[in-house]
Amino acid sequence: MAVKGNLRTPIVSVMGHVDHGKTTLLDKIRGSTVADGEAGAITQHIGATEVPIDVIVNKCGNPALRDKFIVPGLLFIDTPGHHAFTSLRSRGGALADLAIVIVDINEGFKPQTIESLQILKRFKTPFVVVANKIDRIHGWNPQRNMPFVASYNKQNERVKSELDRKFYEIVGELYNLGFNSERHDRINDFQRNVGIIPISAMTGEGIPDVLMVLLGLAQKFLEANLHYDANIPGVGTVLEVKEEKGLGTTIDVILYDGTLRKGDTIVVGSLGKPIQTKVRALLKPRPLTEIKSEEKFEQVSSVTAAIGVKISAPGLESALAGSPVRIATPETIDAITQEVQSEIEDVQIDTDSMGITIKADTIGSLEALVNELKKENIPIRKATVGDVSQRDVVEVAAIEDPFYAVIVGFNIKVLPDARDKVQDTNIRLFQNDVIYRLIDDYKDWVQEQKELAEKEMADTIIKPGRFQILPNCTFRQSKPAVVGVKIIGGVVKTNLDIMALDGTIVGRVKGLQSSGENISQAKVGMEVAMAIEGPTVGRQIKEGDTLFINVPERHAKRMENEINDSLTADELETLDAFLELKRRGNPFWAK
Ligand SMILES: Nc1nc2c(ncn2[C@@H]2O[C@H](COP(=O)(O)OP(=O)(O)OP(=O)(O)O)[C@@H](O)[C@H]2O)c(=O)[nH]1
Repeated sequence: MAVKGNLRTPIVSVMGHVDHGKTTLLDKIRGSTVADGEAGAITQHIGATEVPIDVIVNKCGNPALRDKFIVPGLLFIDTPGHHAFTSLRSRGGALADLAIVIVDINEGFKPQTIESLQILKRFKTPFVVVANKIDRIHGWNPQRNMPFVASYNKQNERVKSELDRKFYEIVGELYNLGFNSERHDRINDFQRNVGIIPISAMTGEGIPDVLMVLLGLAQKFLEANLHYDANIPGVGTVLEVKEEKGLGTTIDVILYDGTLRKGDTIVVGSLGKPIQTKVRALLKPRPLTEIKSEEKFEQVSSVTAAIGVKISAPGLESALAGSPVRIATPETIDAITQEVQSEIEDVQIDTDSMGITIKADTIGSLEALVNELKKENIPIRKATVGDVSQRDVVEVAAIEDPFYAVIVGFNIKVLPDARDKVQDTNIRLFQNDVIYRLIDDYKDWVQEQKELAEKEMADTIIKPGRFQILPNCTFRQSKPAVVGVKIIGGVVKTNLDIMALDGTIVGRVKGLQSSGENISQAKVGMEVAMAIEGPTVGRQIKEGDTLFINVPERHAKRMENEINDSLTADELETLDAFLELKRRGNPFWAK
């Protein structure tokens, strides 16, 4: 049982970019003591590893520290990644009390690391940064499992200064992200500074420091959160829903408060109504020493926080990873079921009447996605947990606005029948397992579509044009009238209506010719022959008249308000003159 006094073991999560060493670090923490001949000291839980305080102080080579600490040890969640961090929640917050953000010292921060830092900031979770793979620094002289400073002091000056250089790049990057940071052994105030610990997850250098700093953080910042009560009914979070041979569907749970017993009635969050069931068995991994045993698990009659445990119970098929597990009595079951339901619904209901549709694999990741989209002011119509189904596709296909006929899916699959259906629609589907990438992809696409639409619009919009009928250039009186004109503003194209200064429509441009060649448009300054359908020269139009192209109201409005950037100074001036004429009769024209 992970208890000392009444403080439970702090729960630690490991986050960082792919390949920067999360798994290696966890393996090292799990395995190193086994290699050190301390097998059995570390307890393997379901989905978590517990490192007791004694092991930590021994590793740090300073048993005198033992009495300084009142937390019983550290419980590392075995599933690494920020996705796990956000998915695993306890009563609306993150399940993990502490976090390690791992970064490859040779590569620096990647977007995924930055995302982890932002998530930690939002949840106000104390964390350390570990700068991993120091053994890759050229000329490094490895010192197995040694605390960092001792190992650093054994390196030559060139190696030391290379490490310092890389290290301060990380300090700089953290500074740009709004964090003051420093090497862990130089920090007095962990409240103001983020500690960075250079380590090698491979050789174990710096690992004692990681454990020590985490203990320090837990003790300093979490004491109030770590009080627990063994006598209250257990409260936990589903890590994973798993099929086990001979047991059916089981749930792996981290219990973070109270006690859970075999036979207890539990309420578990699900995709539909919360599940109410009775614990058939509580299972722990069988110790390695009993490897001969056929059974993978060993049964226990009760467990107390903080601990990872597998629960076998009927009806767990629809249980949802990341959702709460609560113990209920006949008196409390209705209220608790209601609470579990609303905890899940809270995430699902905060949506807009129009917007995109989002899907994610767990409640926590859905909530993280909702938060990030809100920050970008992207409206969400519907947010639900689960794979993209045919029903989702049918619903989204009915949305007319192309920018919202969109499904954004985080860490989910598109079910085969849904995929077939998507192909028959205009739905845009975005899928990724990194939130920032999903959002960037969507934003890039929206931008692209907007630019395309603007370009299309600029190509089809009727632009302003002003011209004058030249004296002594009437080639034909009517049907159509053919006259020489000079374009004095904007552009004139064929098949557009012509307006006189008094606002009447006098005819339509039928054709344009320059040096005997047909042309489709004439720009400011050009003198061309124009065929005009409708009027007779000398009656509706006369030599010397100034005339305008009649711009439709909708086009005039867009040019004035939306795309005026794309008009030339001459076009703008012509538009103003045209609007002035139009607004003489109607001041609100094109407003
Ligand atoms: N030299 C050296 N290699 C390391 C160290 N830590 C991890 N590696 C190597 O880096 C690679 C990635 O390490 P992992 O632990 O799998 O990284 P991860 O972050 O868990 O990666 P994902 O599980 O893919 O997210 C592996 O080949 C490790 O052996 C280290 O301290 N030194």
